[in-house]
Amino acid sequence: MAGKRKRKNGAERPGIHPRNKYADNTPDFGLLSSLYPSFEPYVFYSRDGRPKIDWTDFNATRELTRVLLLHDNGLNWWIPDGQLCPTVPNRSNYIHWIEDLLASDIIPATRADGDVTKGFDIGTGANCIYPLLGASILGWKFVGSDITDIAIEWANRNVNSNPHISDLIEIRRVDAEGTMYNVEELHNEGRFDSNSTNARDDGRASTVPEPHLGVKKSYNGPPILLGVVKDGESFDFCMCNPPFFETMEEAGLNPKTACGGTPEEMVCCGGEHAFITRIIEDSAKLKHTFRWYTSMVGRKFNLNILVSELWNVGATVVKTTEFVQGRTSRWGLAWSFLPPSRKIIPSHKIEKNNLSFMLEGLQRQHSAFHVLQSVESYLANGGVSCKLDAAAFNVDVTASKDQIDAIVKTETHNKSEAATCHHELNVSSSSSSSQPDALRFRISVFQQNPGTLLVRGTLHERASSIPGLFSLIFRHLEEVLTHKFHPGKVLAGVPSSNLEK
Ligand SMILES: C[S@@+](CC[C@H](N)C(=O)[O-])C[C@H]1O[C@@H](n2cnc3c(N)ncnc32)[C@H](O)[C@@H]1O
Repeated sequence: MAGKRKRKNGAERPGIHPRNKYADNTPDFGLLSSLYPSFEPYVFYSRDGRPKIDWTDFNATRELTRVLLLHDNGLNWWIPDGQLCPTVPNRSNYIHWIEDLLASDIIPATRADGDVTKGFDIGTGANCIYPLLGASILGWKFVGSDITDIAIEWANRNVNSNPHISDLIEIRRVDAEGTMYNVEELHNEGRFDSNSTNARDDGRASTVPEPHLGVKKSYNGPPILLGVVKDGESFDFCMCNPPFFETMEEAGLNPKTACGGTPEEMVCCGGEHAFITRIIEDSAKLKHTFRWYTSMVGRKFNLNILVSELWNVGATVVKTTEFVQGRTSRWGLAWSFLPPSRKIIPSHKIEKNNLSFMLEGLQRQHSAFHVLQSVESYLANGGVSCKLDAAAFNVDVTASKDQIDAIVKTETHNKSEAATCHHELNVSSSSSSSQPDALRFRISVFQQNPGTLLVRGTLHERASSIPGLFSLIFRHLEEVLTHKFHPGKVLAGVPSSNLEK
């Protein structure tokens, strides 16, 4: 598990956190089965004599988590059938990343010296994994919130089964009904972009059709931080493993593991983007109540959008990291509203001028030229000015901030809407080339070998008022082209309608 692994493009993949207990020693299933008879039935031996478990068996993964928490952390733990079962090494990485953030002097400590570090775990779940790990490994205090009866009941059970740390952890039920109206009122005082959330008469969020953009889904669930954090409270950090998905079908896409997970745990309206956007909105209200706000993000596409949202609401520092978990990657997003102790050059200000990705597994009928045409039609449908040079295999692009925002935010366009947008946005596109603050870049496509293309973006002129915009649109393009040309690889929910002609 330790060490760095290579990606296909040769870059190193981040490995397990060096302070993670499992960085140098992966769990020894043979040893654990000899020590814990309840684990033994789940362990079998492969031909080369290595002990294994069946990762698609929920009972096996739950028993592994139970024995690891007991053996390595002295924790008593259990969850009922079907609840989300955490993997200890993966969850520990997030804890150690927060430890790094707190130890760095980027944002100075706000609470008095000697105060025990205090965190807020949004959606602690029945498994209560982050408070249990944070309290047992690092002695941190926690408030763990949740909305479901089963999560509250089992999180409390898990805390009370560990009297040595139970004083450090408070499980807090989110009052879904009582606070909703006030929270929505706060959000509609005019502080936030009313494109994303409007209050109806009953105070609940509604989805608001945006001009030219179709319908953008916003979070309409119970309060998350605002209305849950009490007056006068302050925290060193918050953390969150959000409901990543919009539907259970999306959530069940990985048949290789059986980690359980009920709809309440896995799904929310608008998926992780909407959920984390609400955390961002709450944080912009609560500001210095937390030294660091953090969340896990499941899709890189969302990470890029969320980073932009954070700069828009005035975060002073934004940091990201990648957690590699077996074959999947997750990302960590952290931000603050406190003044940094030293001058930070935000990563968007040192934006790279060259970005690239590989498009693999292309079918024979799809040539580099088809990909180039798709790039052109995708951007042109968003009203952006494009010039395709078929001989040189590139497209020169000039775009305004509004046009790129519109492309990135578009979620659902049916064909007739797309046609209307095309027309309307093309009207504005004619002015984009004369706009002084425009983004100019070139997309080139190179054949690497049969079925594999390299797509490269080269930034020619950066729009001064639009930090991070080039990488945002380029990553979006990556997702859209992957969706079209290598659909097996796509993550659900990626907008593709602009390509469907
Ligand atoms: C993906 S699970 C994470 C559980 C656990 N923290 C983990 O990492 O395994 C998301 C959790 O968020 C909870 N949740 C959903 N909306 C919430 C809200 N508004 N406030 C607090 N918890 C919420 C769900 O009930 C669920 O337990």
